[in-house]
Amino acid sequence: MDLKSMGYVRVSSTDLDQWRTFAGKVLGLAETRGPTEGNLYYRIDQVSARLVVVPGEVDQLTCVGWEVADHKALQEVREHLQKAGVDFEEGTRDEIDERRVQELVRFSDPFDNVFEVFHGISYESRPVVPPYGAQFVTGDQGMGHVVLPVSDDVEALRFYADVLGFRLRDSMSMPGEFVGKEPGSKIWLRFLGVNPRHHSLAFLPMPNPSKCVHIMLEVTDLDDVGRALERVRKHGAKLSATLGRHMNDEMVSFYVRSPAGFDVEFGTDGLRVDDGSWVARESTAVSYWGHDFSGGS
Ligand SMILES: Cc1ccc(O)c(O)c1CC[C@@H]1C(=O)CC[C@]2(C)C(=O)CC[C@@H]12
Ligand SMILES: [Fe+2]
Repeated sequence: MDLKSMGYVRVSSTDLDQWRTFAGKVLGLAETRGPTEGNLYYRIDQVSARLVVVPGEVDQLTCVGWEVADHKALQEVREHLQKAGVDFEEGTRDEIDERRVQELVRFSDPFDNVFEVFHGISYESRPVVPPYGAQFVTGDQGMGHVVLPVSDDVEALRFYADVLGFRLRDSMSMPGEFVGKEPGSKIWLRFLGVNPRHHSLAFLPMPNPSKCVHIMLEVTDLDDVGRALERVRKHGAKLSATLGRHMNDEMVSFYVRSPAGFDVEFGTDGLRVDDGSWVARESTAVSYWGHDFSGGS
């Protein structure tokens, strides 16, 4: 199964106005028009929409879309899922039109996180014009990364690596007490990739009602991270972690709480890795410096 990159994120929201302020004014994404009246669509590059917010009864991540090269690659995904005993469904005509892709299949991981695999997403001819002029790092590295909540780190690694073909790039342990397990036990965070981005998918063995720990968006310039940080303050958004540099992917980023309840990590200077030479490792710290998640306490 040959996933190329993280393609899009869809979110359900009880308060679209909050999302409009957050995505447009705080994150500085470019609002655009899309097929469905009432949804919010955001661009960060040539792709027609990377983030879509849909009015709903709940505030949570709905699904993440993963791109494959073409029809043949998607056919291989279907065959692979079938052999692995993973139930999947075909995207309906309406779903395909709404996402502006050629074809898609949908399935859930063992923890009810929803994956869509698609090919043929539409590109806009008009250049993207983000409101504060940031340039986002996408291309072969995809939209960014997502960290999903799971309840079993062993089963999660098996599913993402052995079934979906994500490659393990880094592991980090945390004390089990963190998630209410017995003292002395360990839980594992795993960071996995499918392209030169150090990780496109990571997981945290802790349930989360928003069905997402965070999504990460990367910009080309540190100044754009600094400017976004000022907009976080200006709009009174909650800073979940201060500016810092991660040990594993060397990204300089901060974390801000989205209206869905999960965080958005906003960073720059992430590591590009090469599968020919990269060796998986265990990182012994979250960050070289910064990233205070404690809320200043
Ligand atoms: C450790 C790490 C490396 C690279 C990343 O892009 C990244 O997001 C992280 C942090 C992962 C993780 C998190 O997102 C939720 C809160 C966590 C569990 C912490 O309290 C420390 C590590 C954090
Ligand atoms: Fe992250």
